[in-house]
Amino acid sequence: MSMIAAFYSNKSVLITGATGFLGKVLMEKLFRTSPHLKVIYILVRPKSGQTLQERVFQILNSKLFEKVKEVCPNVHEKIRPISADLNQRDFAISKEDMQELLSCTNIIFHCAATVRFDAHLREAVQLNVIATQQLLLMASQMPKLEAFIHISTAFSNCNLSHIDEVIYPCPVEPRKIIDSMEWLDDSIIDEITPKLIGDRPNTYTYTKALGEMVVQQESGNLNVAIVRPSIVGATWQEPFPGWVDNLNGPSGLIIAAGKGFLRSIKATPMAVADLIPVDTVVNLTIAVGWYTAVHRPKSTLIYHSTSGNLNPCNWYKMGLQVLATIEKIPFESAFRRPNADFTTNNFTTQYWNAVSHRAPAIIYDFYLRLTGRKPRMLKLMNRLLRTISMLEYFINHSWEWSTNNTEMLLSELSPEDQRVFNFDVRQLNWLEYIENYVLGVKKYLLKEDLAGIPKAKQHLKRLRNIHYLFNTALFLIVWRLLIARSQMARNIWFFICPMYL
Ligand SMILES: CCCCCCCCCCCCCCCCCC(=O)SCCNC(=O)CCNC(=O)[C@H](O)C(C)(C)COP(=O)(O)OP(=O)(O)OC[C@H]1O[C@@H](n2cnc3c(N)ncnc32)[C@H](O)[C@@H]1OP(=O)(O)O
Ligand SMILES: NC(=O)C1=CN([C@@H]2O[C@H](COP(=O)(O)OP(=O)(O)OC[C@H]3O[C@@H](n4cnc5c(N)ncnc54)[C@H](OP(=O)(O)O)[C@@H]3O)[C@@H](O)[C@H]2O)C=CC1
Repeated sequence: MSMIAAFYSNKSVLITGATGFLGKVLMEKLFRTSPHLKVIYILVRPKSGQTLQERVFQILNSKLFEKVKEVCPNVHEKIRPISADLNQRDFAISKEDMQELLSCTNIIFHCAATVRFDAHLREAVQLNVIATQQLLLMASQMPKLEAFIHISTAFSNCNLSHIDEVIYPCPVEPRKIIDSMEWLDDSIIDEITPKLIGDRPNTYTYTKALGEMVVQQESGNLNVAIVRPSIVGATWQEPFPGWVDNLNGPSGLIIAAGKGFLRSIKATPMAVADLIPVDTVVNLTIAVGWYTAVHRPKSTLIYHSTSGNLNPCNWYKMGLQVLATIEKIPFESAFRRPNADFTTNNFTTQYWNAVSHRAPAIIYDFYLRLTGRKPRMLKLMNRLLRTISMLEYFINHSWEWSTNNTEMLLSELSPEDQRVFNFDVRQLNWLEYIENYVLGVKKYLLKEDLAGIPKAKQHLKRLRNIHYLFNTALFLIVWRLLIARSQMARNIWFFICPMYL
């Protein structure tokens, strides 16, 4: 019997960010391994015209939850959605709901965050810092609370190259930043943002670092732990391989490469690609919840959920495997044949952006205009290039994360728990994982049927023929222009193919 699964039986768990990528997998795993869990409270806001109930219904009826329904048929009775907006005072939770949360919650998993790299500092501080502070305050009023697990990111200190499982202070205290957000207007915040974030690349990593400081400073007597995942990717094993449902991290770029939009990217091929499967992060998080509640460590422990120091993979190997898989299992209706290269300096990056990205987009838009349709490809390409420019920092640096606490926790687990809540990334076979990831992107993100693969292959053949035709025509035009100007070129031309002239 798994000790961890038994621990969660009869417990009331509160999850923020349960509708997000990580939150959904966390909920799924908790229900599947601890079907006798009492209740999971989730703080949800209505979104995109959907009510809370509709959002929860959609999650429970997704493929991700198919296995759960077999093990825990009354799962819908055990999820208790609470209407909440983490940007509002007291999260805009009703008095009755708040009372229930305060009196019943045993474990909190705080996953909600804005993960956008371009979020305005005010917005990022509100969600990643102030909401964390408010949740800690709520937690301090929960008499039955056993553990508070905060999900941060391994990149919260990405301005350092070696990162230990400790909290590194930011120069300006979070309280001062929070106070200043109240009276500074947006234009002044815009001006001071670069100074505040310093050598971090964006407001996301900066505010996640501030969030950790808040956890350290304001957790009082609570039993707190922090989990820091690196780049979270599709599931490795559970509930099935390759599940992913958003474009963040590598997923969007896999689509862009597979559809032939992304043909080159500025990346350091030998830099470590520190991906971590979402189910690995979730298994560690659940184990951390158990360990923090049962063993009550004296200080706040931080756990790195990273792969680089135990089982490293680099961007070159990852890129090759992505392309090899796409060749076997192509995506439908590709714009160009998938073939992405890594560039290593700004000049070649700009050159290939012009030649391989913008020029084909302009030509395609011209074709759309000629056929009476609205041009759209250049706009799309420019957005893709903007996105890539924001991700570049993470594919051109390498970090070393120490994983002593994570390894310590693994050694504390019984063999059964090590199997059920496996977070030993040394067992991960990268080639197999990436293949399943690409297949998952095709199935669950693009919603493409595998029966369409022969048609997709035919489409790629057609694109290859167009590519050859286009290149031949271009070559002939250039030569034709050249021989009009150079005697030597003319002589060669007449010698090789006189019949064309
Ligand atoms: C050879 C091949 C090699 C392939 C493999 C290489 C893999 C490299 C992967 C590097 C990943 C590095 C990630 C580092 C993560 C740090 C970890 C964390 O803690 S943080 C957690 C991780 N956090 C993140 O990853 C957040 C990153 N994302 C953002 O911050 C924002 O989406 C944005 C600022 C980039 C764009 O904002 P904005 O324009 O206002 O609006 P929207 O947001 O609404 O999206 C607009 C358009 O962009 C599209 N799209 C979106 N994402 C991607 C993508 N990754 N990619 C491509 N496309 C993407 C989207 O489809 C849409 O298209 P369309 O509708 O126009 O056609
Ligand atoms: N994905 C990654 O690569 C990594 C993620 N992390 C961390 O993991 C955690 C989860 O990330 P991930 O699941 O990928 O992110 P998602 O963007 O998929 O999910 C974010 C969650 O936060 C919720 N949320 C955002 N704003 C509010 C609000 N105002 N009120 C209530 N809920 C809100 C979202 O709800 P809604 O559905 O309503 O928008 C959603 O459930 C974050 O803390 C992130 O920093 C760390 C490292 C890497």
